[in-house]
Parts: sequence; structure tokens; C-alpha cells
Amino acid sequence: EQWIFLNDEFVTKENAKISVYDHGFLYGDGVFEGIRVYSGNVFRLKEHIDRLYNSAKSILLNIPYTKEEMTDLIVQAVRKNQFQDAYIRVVVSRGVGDLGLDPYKCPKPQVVIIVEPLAIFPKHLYETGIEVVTVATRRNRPDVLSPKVKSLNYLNNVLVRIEAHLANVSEALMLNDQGYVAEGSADNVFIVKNGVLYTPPGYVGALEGITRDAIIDIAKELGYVVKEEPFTRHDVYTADEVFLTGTAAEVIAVVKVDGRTIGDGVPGVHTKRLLEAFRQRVVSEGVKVYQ
Ligand SMILES: Cc1ncc(COP(=O)(O)O)c(CNc2cccc(C(=O)O)c2)c1O
Repeated sequence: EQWIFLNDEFVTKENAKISVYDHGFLYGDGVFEGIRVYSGNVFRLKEHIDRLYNSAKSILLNIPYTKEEMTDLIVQAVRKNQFQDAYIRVVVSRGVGDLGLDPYKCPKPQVVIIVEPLAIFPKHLYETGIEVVTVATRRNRPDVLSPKVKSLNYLNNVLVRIEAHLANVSEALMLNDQGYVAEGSADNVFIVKNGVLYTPPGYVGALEGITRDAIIDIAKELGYVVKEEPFTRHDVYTADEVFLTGTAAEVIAVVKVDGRTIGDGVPGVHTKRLLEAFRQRVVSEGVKVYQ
């Protein structure tokens, strides 16, 4: 039996249904988080919850639980499903309203917690690295809909995924409206040049990735210089290494961008070293479900 938290209680998967009048469904009016459990450890749960509540606050959505209650509900959801390795999706929508847009007619935000067995990225992609393209779809401008808000408005990201599919690649990079590289459809981007790591700063327009932050911490501990500086496609093409970070992707090497081979065309030594260190770290930083 798979249990899902919905409407203040745990229900079975087949009973996990929401109203068609839910404004998350009707208008994408809500926020969400994607969190990973590694051997019973919910990796950086506090950081994910902080981001969830920041995203909600930014759209004036009041989550009807405290952070402590939310933490407990998430841990309960994992424990109830008895997963050791899992993927948690927390969704908070504006809730049920009428067909109109008005969020002030939605009396009760809807909190959903889904826990799924982990569907890991195909293993061979970590060995070969992936190919990506840059796409015409730009990241939404921070003054239009902040990319730092992990909202249910993922059409910008979906359109990028469509362009990737049409280009027969698995992921694509968005630029911001000034032409600087922002991020992938669901992951942050790093380049390595002469042993120095570069990743776009917040103001370029990307989600403040939890994995991105973890890799920055790990890289600095390993003695790398990490620069949060804007870079262009030219800098990507001429980088020694490129990799993406995300809850689903973890750390995945990019070996070709817009037809340009990156470095030797295989996952770089720094990328592999960071992934290795990340894999060791994910069972320590977080909340233990079963202890
Ligand atoms: C736009 C965007 N940018 C970066 C990331 C990486 O952030 P984290 O390191 O905190 O995960 C995301 C996160 N996106 C995300 C999270 C979880 C699952 C999936 C999926 O592709 O199923 C996508 C994202 O949606």
C-alpha cells in the first residue's frame, strides 16, 4: 500500500484525488519541493523546507503547518511507506476556490506529500555524460516571475524540455534575457576552467538549488575555488568540464553542448571527484527517518 498525505490525513494512492477547483491545477497557483531520501536519510531536509516556505511567502501563500509540523509530516510519510531510498514531492497549492483567478477566494491551501520509490537516472549516463543544447526559450525574468520561487508554474521549464526533445537530447540550457547561461530545465549548471568552478549567481535567474549549494560546499572543502559569476555560451563551449546538479540528476557530466565537444568528450576528473564526494555526503546531512 502506498500512502500519500492529503487534506490533513494519509490516504492510499488510489484515494489521493484533488478537486478540479484546486487552483494549483487550474492556475499553477502553488509551490513545491523535490527531496531525496538516501538510505533512510532525508538529504538537507531543513534547506528544502526553508526554500518551500520562502517560495510560499513570496507568493503570499500561507502554509497551514509550522516548519516543525511539516518536517514531522514528511518524515512520517517516508516512514509510513517504509522506503529507504525515495523521492519526496511536497506540493502546497492555493487550494480549492471557484473558477475565477482570485486567490482570496481559496480559503484553505492544500498540502500534498507524495513519496515514491526512487527512479534514479540511468547509470550509464554518469559514465558517458550527456549531450545538451541551448534553447530559444529564456528563463523567466526575475521581475516577471522569480526563478527563485519553486512554483507550480513550470511551463517555462516544460517548454525547454520540449525543445530538448525536438533536438534529440535529454536536457537543455536556458539563457536569461541578457544572453547569460541561467540553468537547465530542472537543474543548475557549473563549468570548470583551469580547475576553477563557475556557476551563475542568483541575479542571472535560476533556482537556488540545494544540490548546487551542497556541491559548492563540497568543492570548497576539497580546495576548489568556486566563482558565482555570469558566463555565456562561449564560456561553456570552451570550458574544460561542464556538469549539471539537481535532486534528480545529482551531478551529471555534460560532454557536448550545441555540437561542441566539452574537453575530451568524457566526464571530467573534477566532475567525477565531486560526484563521488557528493555520494558520500548524502547519507550524513539531513534527517534520519528510522533512528
Ligand atoms: C528549475 C530548477 N533548477 C534547478 C533545480 C535543482 O535544484 P535542487 O538541487 O534543489 O533539486 C531544480 C530542481 N528540480 C527538480 C527537483 C526534483 C526533481 C526534478 C525532476 O526532474 O523530477 C526536478 C529546478 O526545478
